[in-house]
Formats: sequence, structure tokens, C-alpha cells
Amino acid sequence: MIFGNLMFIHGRRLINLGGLQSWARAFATQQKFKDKVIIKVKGGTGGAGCSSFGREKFVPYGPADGGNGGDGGSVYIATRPGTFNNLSHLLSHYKATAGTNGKGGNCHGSLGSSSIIYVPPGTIVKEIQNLNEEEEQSHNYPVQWVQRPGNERLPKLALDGPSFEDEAERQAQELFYSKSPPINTYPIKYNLMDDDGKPRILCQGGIGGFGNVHFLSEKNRSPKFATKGLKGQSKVFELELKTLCDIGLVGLPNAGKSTLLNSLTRASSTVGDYEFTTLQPHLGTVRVISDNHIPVSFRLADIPGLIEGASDGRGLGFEFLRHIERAKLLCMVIDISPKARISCTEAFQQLWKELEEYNPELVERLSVVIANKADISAEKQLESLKDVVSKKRQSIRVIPISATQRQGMDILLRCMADAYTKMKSL
Ligand SMILES: Nc1nc2c(ncn2[C@@H]2O[C@H](COP(=O)(O)OP(=O)(O)OP(=O)(O)O)[C@@H](O)[C@H]2O)c(=O)[nH]1
Repeated sequence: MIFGNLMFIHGRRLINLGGLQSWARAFATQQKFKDKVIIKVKGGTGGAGCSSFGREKFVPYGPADGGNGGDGGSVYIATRPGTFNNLSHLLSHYKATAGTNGKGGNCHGSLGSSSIIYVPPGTIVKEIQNLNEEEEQSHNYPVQWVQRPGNERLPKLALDGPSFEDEAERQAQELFYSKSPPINTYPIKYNLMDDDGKPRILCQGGIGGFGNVHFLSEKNRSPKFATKGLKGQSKVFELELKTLCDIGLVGLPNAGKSTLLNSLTRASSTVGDYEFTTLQPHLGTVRVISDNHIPVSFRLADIPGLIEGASDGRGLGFEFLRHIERAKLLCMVIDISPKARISCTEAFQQLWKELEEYNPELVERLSVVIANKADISAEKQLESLKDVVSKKRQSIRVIPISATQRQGMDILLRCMADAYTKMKSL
């Protein structure tokens, strides 16, 4: 067995693990990308109210002074640009903490701490299930008592009047009703696209219980009961990353998309001399000073290679064509070297056809064609590519570059920044 150059003899066959191993490594790191997740979110439970009476020297039977329980914490969602590229960091469950119980001496419990879920800009949030919808819609807040009313000696109620327990229950319901937030009749739907970053509510925490002070009435001057807090809202959400990047690099496998992304940004997309090195999009942020001296920054993504028939599900299938739809602008990367598997004009026609067949709107987003590998003498190929592109649309620019030699990068960056600012101003 020779580990040095990653070969081993299995039976009588000599197997080269070079390509296989780096492919497996690329696959393992790229598995982390997630663009759709389902999360269960729960607001914190409210703390219980307290049933207590003031006791002081010479005042053995003081007034009711049980404090309220603190409200449970709520769960919010907000965007955090530049931190996350996809939704793989999200957990399946999120819960805010409960409020603490009230105490004697009119001490209210403290509020539960709220939590914020951070997602990348371009995320769509959809509520798919509300686990306590019935209670909310009917305002029928289930009242639970710290100590059941009715155990104390009470003045008699009118014979035909409500029982004492019913009266206390009604009073507690009213209290919860007056404090509860307005009902959301529609399921939550947020489009966190070009968001201001403000947190938006997902699940409200439960209201804290009421101390016995709230149940003082003419009939009952010393109520010995308080309510427990309500449960927080509990909902299930579907989160989907709708916009992945500002500019997406599309091209056939091996065109040099990952190499280009790595040389323009700090991304570390896997580069390999074999097809489908990239199985999931990789992102990087580009910062440029535009022609009119304005700093421009945009997110650039290396999208897995497109092959002929992709729009019919060939290659990596529709999954990754979805990523292309998530780019606001597209740049085609084409290998113009004479060594390329197919000629650059053929590659351009093929890519154009696949994009158009999948969604005709995609070719409208094409602003630049990047003629890569121009370090290998390819003047003839470049001219014929320019011809074909201008026949499709005059406004598309063809920029020759070499991603490995970092040639032509300045012009390309200015061109991208220009297209991006134009698109933003529309
Ligand atoms: N000579 C030359 N080779 C390049 C250039 N850019 C990329 N390459 C080589 O082309 C091969 C493929 O590069 P990648 O960046 O992995 O290509 P890709 O388009 O991301 O490939 P997929 O992941 O299969 O979609 C690598 O061996 C690179 O070193 C270039 O400008 N000049």
C-alpha cells in the first residue's frame, strides 16, 4: 500500500484515491449548505402570580400584596448580513426563557429573556402551524390557579348568581384578555429581503400570572389565590433562502468559477481539475470602488456547473438551478482555452439554452460573459465568442481574464460593480 501518492492495491487492482479523496472532502464540506429548514419556536411561559398578605409589627392581618409573575420571553427573527450565507447554522427548536414568579410585598417577577434567531438577508419566513391557535382565536385563555379559589370562608353569594369559582374564573379571563397582545389572524409571513435588520416577532411569550391583589373585591377582601402564567405561543415555521447572492457565476463544469470566486473574494471554494468539484454554492463578498469613486459591495456566488439537459433534470438536477434563480444578476464563465472539452461558442449557446428553457427571465439577468483561461493563447476563440454573444444581445460585455494569473480582474470588477449599481437603481 502506498499512502504517499494515495494509491492502494485492492485485490489485484490499483486504485488511485487522489481525485476520489478530494471529491469526498469537497462533498463533506459542501454538505453543510442548507437553503430550506423547518423550525419549531416557543415563547417562554409566564411566571406565576403570588398569593400573599402584608404582615408587619402590630399589623397581623395586612392587605393582599401578592405580585404578578413576569411575562415569558419572546422569540424574534432578524437578518445579519455578512455573517451567514445559508441556513445550516439553525437548530430545529428555539425557546425563550420563562418569566419568574411574583413575590409578597407587591414584588413582580422578572421578565423571561427573549431570543433572536439570525438569518442571512433574502430569507422568507412562513408560519406553517400554530400549536395554540384555538385558545388564541377564542380568547379562551386556560386559567390555572396557584391555589384554587373557593377554599376560603366567603360571604354568601346570591342564590341565583354565579358561583364564586365562576366569578373568579371570569375575572381572571378578563385580566388575561386585557393584557394579551392583539391576535394575528393571518399566519406570519416575512420577506427578509433588503431588510432594515429590525427583529420581527415569531412567538410571543406567555403573560405572567396575576397576584392575589387583582382579585380583591367587595365580596372578597382577602383573596387567597393567584393565577399561574400562560404558556408562550408555539409555532412551526418554514424558512427558505430566496436570494442567495447579488451576482451568480454560472458556467459549465471546469470553467474556472471556483478559482475566480477565490481570487476575487476571501472565499475558499474547492478547486479541482475534475467536473462537479462544486456541489453547493459558495459565497464571497466583493468590495470595489466604482468609476464614480463610490464604494460598492456585492455578494458573489459560485454556482455548481450547469450541463446540457440540466433544465430536464440532468447533472445535479433542478436543486441547483434553484440557486441560479436566487441570484439577482448572472455572469457566465466560459473556458476559452483550446483545451476546453467543447468550443467556447458552443458552451455559450448551450448555457444560454439551458437558462432560457428553465426560466426565460434568467437570460435577462445576464450582464457579463467572462472569457476565462485567456492565459492559454486563445485570441481566435475570444473573437468568435464576442461575435456569438453580440448576436444574442449587444449590451452583454465579454471580458477576457485569467483567474489563475489574476489578469483582467480590474476591468471585470468595474464591469460587475457597474451592472450591480445599474440593477439597484432600477
Ligand atoms: N490555465 C488556467 N487554468 C484555470 C484558470 N482558471 C481555472 N483554471 C483551472 O481549471 C480547473 C477547474 O477550475 P475550477 O475553479 O474548479 O472550475 P469550476 O468551474 O468551479 O468547476 P466545477 O466545480 O466542476 O463547476 C482547475 O484545474 C483550475 O486550476 C485560468 O484562468 N487559467
